[in-house]
Amino acid sequence: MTAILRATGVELSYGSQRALSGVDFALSPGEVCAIMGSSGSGKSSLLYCLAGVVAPTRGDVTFDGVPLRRLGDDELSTVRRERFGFVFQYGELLPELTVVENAALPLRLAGQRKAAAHQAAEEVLGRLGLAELRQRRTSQISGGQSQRVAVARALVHRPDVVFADEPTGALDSANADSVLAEFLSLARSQGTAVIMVTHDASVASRADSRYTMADGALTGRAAV
Ligand SMILES: Nc1ncnc2c1ncn2[C@@H]1O[C@H](COP(=O)(O)OP(=O)(O)OP(=O)(O)O)[C@@H](O)[C@H]1O
Repeated sequence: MTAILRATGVELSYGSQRALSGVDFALSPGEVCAIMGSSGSGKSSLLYCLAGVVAPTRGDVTFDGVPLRRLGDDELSTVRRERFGFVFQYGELLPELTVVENAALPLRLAGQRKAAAHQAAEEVLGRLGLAELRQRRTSQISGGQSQRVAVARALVHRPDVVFADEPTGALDSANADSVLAEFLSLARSQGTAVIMVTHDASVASRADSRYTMADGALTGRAAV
C-alpha cells in the first residue's frame, strides 16, 4: 500500500546537537504505529519533523505524495490543521472554552459553521462517553475526561494522521487503558492513521507496528 507519510534519510540537528540521524520511516493509511525509546533518543524530534512542525536539517518528509519542504508556510499550516490531528500528554485544551467548543475547534478553524461543527463534535464526544459534559468548561473536568476531549479534538475533522506524544502519560493506569482503547478504536473506525510516542510497552502493544529510537536512529520495527 502507498504510504500516507514517509520519511527518507531524515536528519535533525539543534545547533551542534544531533537529534535525528538518517531516519527512514513509512506509515500506511489507517496504520497505528508506536515509537518507543529512552529519554533524549529523539522521539519527539521525529514526531515534530513528521508533522511538519520542524524542518529536517537533511532528508525529506512526504505526506500524501508531496514533500513537506515544497509547501509554503500557509499550505503547511493548512495540512497541519486539516489533515493532521494532535494529542499531547496534558491535553492542552483551552480552559475558557467548553468541552464541545474545544472538540469542535478544528472544524471551526476550517471554516465550518458553529451548528454543524458542534453537531459533529457532539457525535464524537458521545462515542467517548462525554455527551453529558459537553457544556462544561474544560477547567472543570478531570484529567481522564480532559484527555478524552483532546482525543475528540484530534479526530473530529477525520484527519489522515494523528500524532500523539505520550497520549496517556499523565493518567493512572486504569484511566490510561480505557482512554487509549477508546482513542484507537475511534481512529481505526474512521481510518485515521496514528503515530504514538510512548514509554509504556503496554501502550505500544496495542499498535500495528512498533519502532524503537536509539541515539537519533530508528532501530527496529515489528509489524503485528
Ligand atoms: N530545542 C532543542 N535545542 C537543543 N537540543 C534539543 C532541543 N530539543 C531536543 N534537544 C535534544 O535533542 C535530543 C532528542 O530530544 P527529543 O526531545 O527528541 O527526545 P525524546 O526521545 O522525545 O525524549 P523524552 O522521552 O525525554 O521526551 C536530546 O539530546 C535533546 O536534549
